[in-house]
Amino acid sequence: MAQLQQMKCEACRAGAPTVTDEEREEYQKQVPDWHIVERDGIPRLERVFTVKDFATALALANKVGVIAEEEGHHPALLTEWGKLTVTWWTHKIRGLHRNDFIMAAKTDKAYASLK
Ligand SMILES: C[C@H](O)[C@H](O)[C@H]1CNC2=NC(N)=NC(=O)C2=N1
Repeated sequence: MAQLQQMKCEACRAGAPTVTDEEREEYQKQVPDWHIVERDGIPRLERVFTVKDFATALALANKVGVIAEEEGHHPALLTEWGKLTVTWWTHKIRGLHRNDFIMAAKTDKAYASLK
């Protein structure tokens, strides 16, 4: 299995297939700190990052924002004192696509690069 962190998101189109259970299981091995939550009937990949204060949470949010713009794939971000909650899903297909797992892996890399 190729490393999700190195992959690029593909342009997502309406009607693209959501990940199968087998694919999800395979991808989740590479992003074990993320869990799947369902809200408004849409499954989402989510992780709460603990950081030392609000400024650091904001710095991480901005790092994730840069990657999102580079990849053309965007998260929901909740920035709080000492915490950043990142949630990935694909709006166009109201579900999970490989892109979401790629971005989760890239988010982990951004967190690891925080000073
Ligand atoms: C036009 C623009 O590229 C699309 O709307 C992109 C923007 N970012 C996106 N981000 C996510 N998470 N899902 C999408 O379907 C999506 N679509």
